[in-house]
Amino acid sequence: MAGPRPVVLSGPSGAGKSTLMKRLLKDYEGVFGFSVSHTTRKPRPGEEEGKDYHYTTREAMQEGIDNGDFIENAEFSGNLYGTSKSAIEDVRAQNLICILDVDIQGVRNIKKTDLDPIYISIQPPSMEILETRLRDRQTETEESLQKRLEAARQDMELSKEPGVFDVVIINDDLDKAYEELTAILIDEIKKVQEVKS
Ligand SMILES: Nc1ncnc2c1ncn2[C@@H]1O[C@H](COP(=O)(O)OP(=O)(O)OP(=O)(O)O)[C@@H](O)[C@H]1O
Ligand SMILES: Nc1nc2c(ncn2[C@@H]2O[C@H](COP(=O)(O)O)[C@@H](O)[C@H]2O)c(=O)[nH]1
Repeated sequence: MAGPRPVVLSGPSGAGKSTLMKRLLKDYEGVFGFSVSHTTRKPRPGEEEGKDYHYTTREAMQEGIDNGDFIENAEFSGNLYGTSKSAIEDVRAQNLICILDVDIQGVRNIKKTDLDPIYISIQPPSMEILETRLRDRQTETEESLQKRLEAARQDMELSKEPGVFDVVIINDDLDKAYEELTAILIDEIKKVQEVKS
């Protein structure tokens, strides 16, 4: 595929992927575009259809998966999530760096495609801090929180496997983590800025 290299952000739920990504999208407007995933989970307060996710039903999503509309999909914490081919095409048609926010299953499945992204794992400093962040976010029931913490334990182990990620960023201090992220992406950012100038 031609154009700038996409970026996959992964890591446990609550590690800070969306926080870092939103800052990137704001600071580098016209450089990055978010690949809007589909999900069967309900929208959280403040989330918008078509901006944060495409909210759908399990039946409709399964039909799309069966039709080959998705490059990857995964079951996470009792819901289906997936990246549609058109979500990526929409961003790439605008010559933007496509950012995907996916779980570890998504990483493994994207590796089987020809997308060739930069793989970045965002990790929390510890399980204790992750739990505090997830609880403070107030988006989960106790049941979904426990499921996310269990998935996080597995994610934190898998992210240590050599070769899975190009870079692992520990999101302790937010500003430092953001600096690390922009430093990794600066060459791709410059390429897009040069084309647009
Ligand atoms: N470095 C940080 N220090 C303290 N709090 C943080 C830091 N980074 C993110 N947070 C907070 O932690 C919470 C989880 O962050 P965020 O929602 O970005 O995680 P996420 O990885 O995108 O989670 P999910 O995968 O569930 O969408 C948010 O309330 C956010 O404000
Ligand atoms: N494999 C995929 N994982 C995805 C996708 N979109 C989001 N996610 C991951 O799901 C969890 C939970 O997200 P939340 O918004 O409910 O907190 C998180 O790890 C995301 O990275 C996707 O399209 N495919």
